[in-house]
This record gives sequence, structure tokens and C-alpha cells, in this order.
Amino acid sequence: MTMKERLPDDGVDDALALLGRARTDSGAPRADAGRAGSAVPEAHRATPWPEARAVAARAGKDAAEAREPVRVPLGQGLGQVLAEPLRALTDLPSFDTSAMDGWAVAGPGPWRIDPEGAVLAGHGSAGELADGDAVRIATGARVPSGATAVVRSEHSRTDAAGHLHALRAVVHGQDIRPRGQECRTGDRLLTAGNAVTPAVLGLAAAAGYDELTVRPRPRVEVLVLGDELLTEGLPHEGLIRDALGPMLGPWLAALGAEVLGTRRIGDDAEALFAAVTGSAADVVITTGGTAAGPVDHVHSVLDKAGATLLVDGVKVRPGHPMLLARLEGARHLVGLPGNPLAAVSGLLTLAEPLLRALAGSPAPGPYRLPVGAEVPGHPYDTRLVPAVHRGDGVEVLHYNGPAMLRGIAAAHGMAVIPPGGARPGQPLEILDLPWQVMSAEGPGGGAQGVCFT
Ligand SMILES: Nc1nc2c(c(=O)[nH]1)N[C@H]1C(S)=C(S)[C@@H](COP(=O)(O)OP(=O)(O)OC[C@H]3O[C@@H](n4cnc5c(N)ncnc54)[C@H](O)[C@@H]3O)O[C@H]1N2
Ligand code: MOO
Repeated sequence: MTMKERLPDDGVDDALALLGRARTDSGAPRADAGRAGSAVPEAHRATPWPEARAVAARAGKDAAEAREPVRVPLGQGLGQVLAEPLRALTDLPSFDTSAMDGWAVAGPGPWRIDPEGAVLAGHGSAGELADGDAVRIATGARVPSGATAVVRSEHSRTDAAGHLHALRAVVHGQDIRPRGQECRTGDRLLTAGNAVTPAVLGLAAAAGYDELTVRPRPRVEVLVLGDELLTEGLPHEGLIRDALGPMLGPWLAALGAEVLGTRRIGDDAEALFAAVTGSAADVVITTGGTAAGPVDHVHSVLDKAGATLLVDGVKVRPGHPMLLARLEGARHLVGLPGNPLAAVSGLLTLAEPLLRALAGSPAPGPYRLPVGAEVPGHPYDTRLVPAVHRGDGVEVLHYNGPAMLRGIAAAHGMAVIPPGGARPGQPLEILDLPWQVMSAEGPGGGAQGVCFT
């Protein structure tokens, strides 16, 4: 991006400001306040971007408290969040284990070889090894009691008399993984709140689990509004392809939500009311219809449904008409603006913190990377701009207009440009996309110690 870049849709917020908002008796903004027919127009107070994210996270956290943990078969736990610590159900390893193919030996060599014997992984009793004896052993097999070390095949030689000789010094306990080396029964392997990753599934299986106790996935339904949307073929006669239907379900699933479905509602207020009030989802996501056009029904439908607006407009570009409402039954609705990048902005600003908190996932700590070149800012609002990693920093992408997906489709993350813009070298907060993480910091884990066997 260059300094010549024009900020998209500047001045639109002034129009929105003139629309005003009224308040309910409770002090919360009424869902259709300031729109046609509203009695008391008042200056629109969009929520600052950081505060909007905090409101969404708080709403999710409050709703999460009423949700009971669920037990799921191990194979279904991926992407969910542990509701309780993962404690070892067994010692690991659960028996003294050979770390190498070779010989279990007892005492100093050379050793007498038991010509009949061999201890294999998964086989029953390993028997007893007398001092001066050696028996063949496979990696993963139980070490016989009395054994003092394992000698690797390649570090040994047998002679014609049936004796085993070590080709290098044998250290007591070498190549034996002692029972409980990794953990003892009852040890806490992971804390509640950890995401269930493929590695966690592996650890849980090793530690004896058939089921996991996890936070229930937030159930989400996507309602795509707009009569102008086509689901296939080329745009024609003012009709355009629905870019949000194909994008949002997979995006929300990548955030850990259970997507009940994506429905196309058109610009039909009654159908929208029925879909919102009848949805089985914890979070309803609508696209389009958030502004004040003749067929923008989201506010009036929320009002009719008795919803409470928690966020009604955010000081962010693109996407400032985004909204968050609480529906009956501790359910929520996130209204994403129709412009596709504005919808992404709403997804990252409101839906992600809400869903993360509902799922019980800890919010990732914010991280910053320096931007290479100057980035123009909005005078009062935060900007979210698709960005890519370059060297040790980031570079913002050119195609970042509210109606464009070309930038975000090529991006590694979204850079947060504070009001007023950013200078070259200024560290910018980065919002990760759920399928790629730009941060160099991982979740960490003990870096000390070495375990070669
Ligand atoms: N008088 C004002 N007009 C507008 C304002 C405003 O403040 N005052 N804000 C503008 C901004 S900013 C945005 S963003 C949009 C938000 O509008 P809506 O949420 O009501 O969205 P629509 O009007 O339904 O659609 C806007 C735009 O996006 C296209 N669209 C909608 N859905 C999809 C989809 N699924 N896939 C692809 N494209 C979609 C739609 O055709 C429109 O072009 O309002 C501005 N107006
Ligand atoms: O410009 Mo609008 O901010 O949401 O696309």
C-alpha cells in the first residue's frame, strides 16, 4: 500500500452518525433505535474497536458459565477445549521398556545367551533374568526383571560358544525407559482450557483415555441476506455471487464452532424473524442488512425479537455497521455487514472473541510486528488491513477495500492500524487467521532437559 491509497468509503460514517440511536428504558440501545419511525434520534455512538472485542468476549464468557461440559469419544474431541485437566490414568511408560532392539543383560558381561528366549513388544511376561544372562529383546518390549541394561544389536557381538560381548562400555540402565519416566498416574499432563490438538489426542490415548471432557462447541447458524445473491454461475443483470456463504461456514468451523448450516434468506423481514427466533444455534450470524437501506431488516427484526444490542456499530474500517445482540435464552446474534471484507472485519472483531469465550478457549495474547512502510489511517477509527509476513515484520496488502476479498485471500493475517495511521517500523497488532498463525511465539512447553530414549 502507498500513501496515495484512498481510504474506502470515507464519509459513510457521517451518514450513519446522522441516523442516531435511541436507548431503551434499561439504558441499552433499542435494536431499531434511530431508524425510520424511531422517536428520539440521538448521536450514534459506535463502540471503540478494542472495547467492542472486550464486550463480545464478556458476552461469550457469561453465556459459557451456564454450559455444562460434555464427554466425547476421543476421536471427536479435535478442536475442542479441555473442560478439566488431563491427568494421567497410568504411569508412562507403564512398565520398564526397552528403548532399542538388542539384548537385555543382567550384570557385567560377557553374558550367556538364552538361545530359546526373545522378548517382543506386546507379549506377556518378560520373565526373570539371572546375573550373567542375556536375552534378545525388541524395542517397546517389557524389560525382564533382573536386567540391568539393554545393549543395542549393533553394539554387540556373539561368539561361537554362545556368549554375548559388548563392543562398548555398558552403563547401568542404558536404553531402558523406566516405568513412570514421562508421568505417574494422576500427574497433570495438561490444564483445563487447552485446545485439543492432534498431539493432545495422541497424549490422551497414550495416557489411557477413551473419552475426553470438553467444553461444548458453540453451535452457529449463518443466515445470508440479500435478494441480489447468486449461488452459482457468473454475475449478471445486477446480481452477484454470494461470497460469504461459502466463506463463513468453513471459517467458523476453523474457529471451533459447530456449524449447523448456512441458509439464504433474501431480503425478507418475516423470514429473517422466523429464522432468528427459531434457530437452534447459540450464535446466529447474519450477513448484510445491517445498514439503513430500504431492505436492511436486521435492526427491526432484532427489535421485534426483543433483543438487546450489546454493540451497535464499531469504530473500525471496514465494517463499522457490525453489531452484536443478545437474544432470548442466552443466545447471541452477530450482524456482519454485507460488504465481504467488512464481514471479515466483523467476524474478527465480534464473532471470534464471542465464540472463543463461549468455547472456553483463552484469548491469545496480542502480539505486534513492525510494519515496513507508512500506512494511512482513518482519522478516528481503527483500520483492519490484510497483511503478509515480510522478513521480521509485516506489509499490508493493496486490495483492502470493503467489497474486496483479493487481499484477505492472499493474507497471512489482519494488521490493526490505529486511528491516524502507522509510521514505518511501527509495531502493529496482528490478528491471526484461524488457518495460519503469524506469531513466532508458540504455546511453549518445557524446553529444559534432553530425552534421547
Ligand atoms: N446511508 C448509508 N449507507 C451505507 C452505510 C452507511 O453508513 N450509511 N454503510 C455502508 C457500509 S460501510 C456498509 S459495510 C454497508 C453495510 O450494509 P449492509 O450490512 O446493510 O449490507 P448490504 O446493503 O446488504 O450489502 C452491502 C454490499 O455488500 C454486498 N453483499 C451483501 N451480501 C453479500 C454476499 N453474501 N456476498 C457478496 N456480496 C454481498 C451487497 O450486494 C452490497 O453491495 O452499507 C453501506 N451503506
Ligand atoms: O465500508 Mo463498510 O465499513 O463496512 O464496508
